[in-house]
Amino acid sequence: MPRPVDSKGLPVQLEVSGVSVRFGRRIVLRDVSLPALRAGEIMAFVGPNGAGKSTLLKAIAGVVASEGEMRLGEDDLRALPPASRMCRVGYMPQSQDARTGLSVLEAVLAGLDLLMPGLSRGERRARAAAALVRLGLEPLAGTSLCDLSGGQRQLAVLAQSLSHDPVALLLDEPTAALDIRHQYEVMEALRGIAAGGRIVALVLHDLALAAQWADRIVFVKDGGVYASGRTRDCLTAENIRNVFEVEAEVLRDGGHGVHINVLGRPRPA
Ligand SMILES: Nc1ncnc2c1ncn2[C@@H]1O[C@H](COP(=O)(O)OP(=O)(O)OP(=O)(O)O)[C@@H](O)[C@H]1O
Repeated sequence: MPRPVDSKGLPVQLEVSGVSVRFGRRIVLRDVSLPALRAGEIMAFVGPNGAGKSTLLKAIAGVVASEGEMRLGEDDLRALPPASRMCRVGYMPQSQDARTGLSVLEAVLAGLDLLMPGLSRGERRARAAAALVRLGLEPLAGTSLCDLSGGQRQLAVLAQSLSHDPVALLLDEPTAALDIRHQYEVMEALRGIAAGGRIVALVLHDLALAAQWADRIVFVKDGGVYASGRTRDCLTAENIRNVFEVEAEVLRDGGHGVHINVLGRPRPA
């Protein structure tokens, strides 16, 4: 996979600065700036329910209106026509609509038709097949989306999101419905995609998964960024307490394993 670089030969970065989102009169994201998301890295957004994580991904993907700056490499994302933006920034929403009668393969092909209309029939099929293989979905290629389990459907939508090989892949809780083997396989696939020079940003509720797989972590709280940094430095008991309002211990086993023990609500000072 060619590594996307800008005109100076530097790896492409996704830059988000001063982004705000309001729904009606309510401000849901306020002036959010992120550390640059670099090609090759996985960034995890964590935070309590309702903090604004999904809204942040939607703002970057262009699914909701926002203010602020968003650049991918040399492109101003706002200035891109919607189809180009969707092609460059892949987005997988938190909930998936399965009311279509399409099979898994047809759904992936339909996504490719929309985003890469210039592909030949052979290229489309090859890309779709590669996405299904990557996620172990070949046995379900002919199964209707309506007949899949929640986890299988999540994998099918993920296949759709990555089949067109976007420069940046934004995933909202991609492992939420998956068993531990599939969680591992999805995270391993995402690691491979990042290592191939793509940007991967995802919302995760499972802090241990974030600890194991994310290079960088962003704690989102009350519509803003509370803390961000290298996962090893930033995933601390103090940040967990201040963001989630629980006492926790973060136990590292010396390898990649991290255990988060939640001990209870913080004691009043
Ligand atoms: N379309 C909308 N209209 C009005 N308010 C919205 C809309 N979408 C989200 N919100 C509000 O914005 C806030 C942030 O929602 P968001 O879905 O981004 O949170 P989240 O951090 O992803 O939460 P969760 O972990 O529960 O998925 C919530 O208070 C939610 O009610």
